Amino acid sequence: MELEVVSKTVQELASGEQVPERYIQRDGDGGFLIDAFPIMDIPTIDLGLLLLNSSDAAQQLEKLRSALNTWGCIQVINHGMTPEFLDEVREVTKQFFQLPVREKQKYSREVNDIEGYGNDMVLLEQQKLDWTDRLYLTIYPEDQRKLKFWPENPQYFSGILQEFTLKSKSVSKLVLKALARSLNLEDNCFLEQYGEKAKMDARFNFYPRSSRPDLVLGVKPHADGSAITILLQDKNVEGLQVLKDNQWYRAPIIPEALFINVGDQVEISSNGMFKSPVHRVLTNSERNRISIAVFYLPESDREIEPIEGLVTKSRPRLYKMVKSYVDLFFENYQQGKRPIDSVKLQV
Ligand SMILES: O=C(O)CCC(=O)C(=O)O
Ligand SMILES: [Fe+2]
Repeated sequence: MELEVVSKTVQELASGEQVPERYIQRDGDGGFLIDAFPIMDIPTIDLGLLLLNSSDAAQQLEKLRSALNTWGCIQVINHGMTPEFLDEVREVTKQFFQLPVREKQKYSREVNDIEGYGNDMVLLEQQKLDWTDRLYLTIYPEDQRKLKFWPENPQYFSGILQEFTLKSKSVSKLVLKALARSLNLEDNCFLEQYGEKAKMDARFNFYPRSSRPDLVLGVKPHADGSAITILLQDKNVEGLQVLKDNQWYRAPIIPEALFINVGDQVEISSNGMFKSPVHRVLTNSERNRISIAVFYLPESDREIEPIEGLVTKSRPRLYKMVKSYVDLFFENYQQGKRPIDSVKLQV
């Protein structure tokens, strides 16, 4: 498989007026202009309350359960990262993408590999390309890090990413416990299925402004292959949209919050009680946008399947057992297919 080489970064293309054909993704619904879409109505959950034994906690858990059952996403506050720290994470991300292309290319990913700096992976000849450049890094467990891809410039990048990793891990574990509790299951049932050495990957996304935001997409519609995803959004520039009942909704910006969405593997483990939402990113004609996504991924040899207590007579099992879901994910993803459809059982 030697389909790659996309010759220019999107950042370089963005300085020209012409949008290359391969980036045009119009889908016939009148283009991708942000203002045409309603804002979504999802709760902001206080993570500090979630696992207490109080009536406030019960109320937050019910909000969480209900939002993840319908939208598949929430925003969370009181997550252990200060607004100043979140700004630092955003700032080192911006500084990295502001480096000259040559400097960033020191961290370039290799052909058909995901880790490192680069643009959309090309898996299919006719594939449309996303209007984004990325830096993709495995951040946990530490012995799986490939430090040659970790930027040395800006100087504080690695230190801040280390702190962000540890804090994101705590948030992920807490949320996965809360998911279980909200379904009256034993707190650790998701975590035990995913394993003690569950992996975390970070994707730093840079969406240059585009001369034709009506024609290009920052990220084409997809659902995440993770168990859950924590997303730190740009503080000033909107772009993320979530699909619900065939309608696209805009994700609002709450600067101090983290946006969390269910990935396909929690949808499978929860036997569909939690939905992995389809989402996409629009671009903007005036401003660049950044975001940082952290994917919480089960250990690759784990058997992921609906948790016992969630399969009942009235709620039959909806998904097959999967292993190494991420591999299956990429086979389907660039063809515009939903990977999770390939593991659904007929009921
Ligand atoms: O940039 C965003 O808001 C979302 C990015 C995303 O969906 C992803 O990296 O999987
Ligand atoms: Fe995503």
